[in-house]
Amino acid sequence: MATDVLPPSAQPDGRANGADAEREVIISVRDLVVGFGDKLIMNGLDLDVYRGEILGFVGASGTGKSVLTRTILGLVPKRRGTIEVFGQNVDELDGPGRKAMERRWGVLFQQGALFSSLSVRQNVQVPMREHLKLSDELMDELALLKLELVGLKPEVADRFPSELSGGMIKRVALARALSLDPEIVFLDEPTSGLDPIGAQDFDELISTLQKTLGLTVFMVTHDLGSLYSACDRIAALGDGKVIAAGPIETMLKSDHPWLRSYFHGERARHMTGEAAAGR
Ligand SMILES: Nc1ncnc2c1ncn2[C@@H]1O[C@H](COP(=O)(O)OP(=O)(O)OP(=O)(O)O)[C@@H](O)[C@H]1O
Repeated sequence: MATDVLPPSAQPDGRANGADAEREVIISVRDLVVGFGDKLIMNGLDLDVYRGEILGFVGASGTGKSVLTRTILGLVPKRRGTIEVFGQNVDELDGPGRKAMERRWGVLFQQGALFSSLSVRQNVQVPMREHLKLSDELMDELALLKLELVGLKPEVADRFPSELSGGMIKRVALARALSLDPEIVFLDEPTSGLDPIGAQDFDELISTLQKTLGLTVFMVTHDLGSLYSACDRIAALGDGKVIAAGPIETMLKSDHPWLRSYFHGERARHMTGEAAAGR
């Protein structure tokens, strides 16, 4: 990794430095070690996520992007290290503290992960039922508002996931992630399975929501289009660590072999052609 190509504000291992040190860090991960059996997935990983940014998280398949997301969310145990979210060490939270934190983030898991036996309205209301005590009428109104926010018409509310297109499933899953007006949303490959137009529309929706709601977005993605068009910053995972972090220009200048082939390979050249043509 050629650190000399990084601007002063970019730190190869993902920690705040230079100009970025002035920004509010909303997620701070330090010296994280996560493993399954004798296989280490994270090995001393550091990462900062700033309030209000869209951070794209990339890395070869199987490097641990989903595992990192799930570890931050407290769904995978860590062996070592600290994770602070909103300035609070997640290990030091008691039950109510943990619940309060969960209300401040929303999650869109890979494949959308809607409950197939629940209608769209009921899916969007799942976090409300878990965290809030509201009347059914109010929850119905809120569900329609969330659907409108992600560009879906009210009549979609009574459909079931099997009656939706892939793009609509992603939008419903996003509406559910936004159900409790979170400050951060975690999106795990939100555009996978969408055609390029659908993916572009989704990226635009994320960018609009980030601007209008002041959201912070942590987005695991393989989609070069999303990295170019939606992300403010990118962090790349490799060998259990963040191998580079910074804006797209930093990634493009990196000498790291994986980053070179990812950002300058055949698919990337095709992509840059598409970007020049609108995506
Ligand atoms: N619960 C688990 N038990 C054992 N191994 C696991 C578990 N969860 C994930 N892994 C392993 O951890 C590694 C990282 O998986 P992860 O899903 O985070 O990769 P990823 O970078 O998100 O991949 P992709 O881009 O293909 O989605 C993989 O080798 C996976 O098999």
